[in-house]
Amino acid sequence: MSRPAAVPSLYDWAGGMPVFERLTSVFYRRVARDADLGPLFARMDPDHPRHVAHFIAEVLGGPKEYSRERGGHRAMVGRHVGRHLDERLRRRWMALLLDCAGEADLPDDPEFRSAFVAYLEWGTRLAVINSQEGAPPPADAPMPAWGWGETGGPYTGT
Ligand code: HEM
Repeated sequence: MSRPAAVPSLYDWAGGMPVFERLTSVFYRRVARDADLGPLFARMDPDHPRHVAHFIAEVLGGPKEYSRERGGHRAMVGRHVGRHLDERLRRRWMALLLDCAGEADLPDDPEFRSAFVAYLEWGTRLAVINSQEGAPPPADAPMPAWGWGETGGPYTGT
């Protein structure tokens, strides 16, 4: 498989911050109308969609805005503490976010989507674990950094 000399970050390949902000804006509009997820987010800050966009963008190689403005990974983990998320809610969150990825025009090539889904699968499972009663307090862990993984780089058509 031939690859470009410099492999772009997932963030750059997706199209940068406007794409992630569009994704979470579409997503949380749908969440508000969703019978399962709606009640969980009923009191969310109006800036929540933008904060989540910044978090995901940073993980995928974008600017460190979430770390600068919101306190990084530890702060994000802290926002899930005590929420008692379960597998049913996680699956709904995943399914809805992936529906919205199409609507928000994220790249749909196999390489990008494979890496993107892998991150979401990992991140949502951590969110469930961290939200349980008695979960250890959030550690000062570094921000996750997600790359192309086994696919090694963007779609080249071969
Ligand atoms: C990759 C997966 C996920 C990411 C990247 C993520 C990201 C975030 C971030 C960044 C915040 C804090 C926003 C802020 O700083 O204001 C947050 C809060 C929250 N997340 Fe997640 N999350 C994920 C998965 C989930 C899942 C699966 C659920 C539920 C099914 C969930 C439910 C919530 C709730 C209820 C809050 C608090 C909202 C509020 O302030 O009212 N998250 N999430």
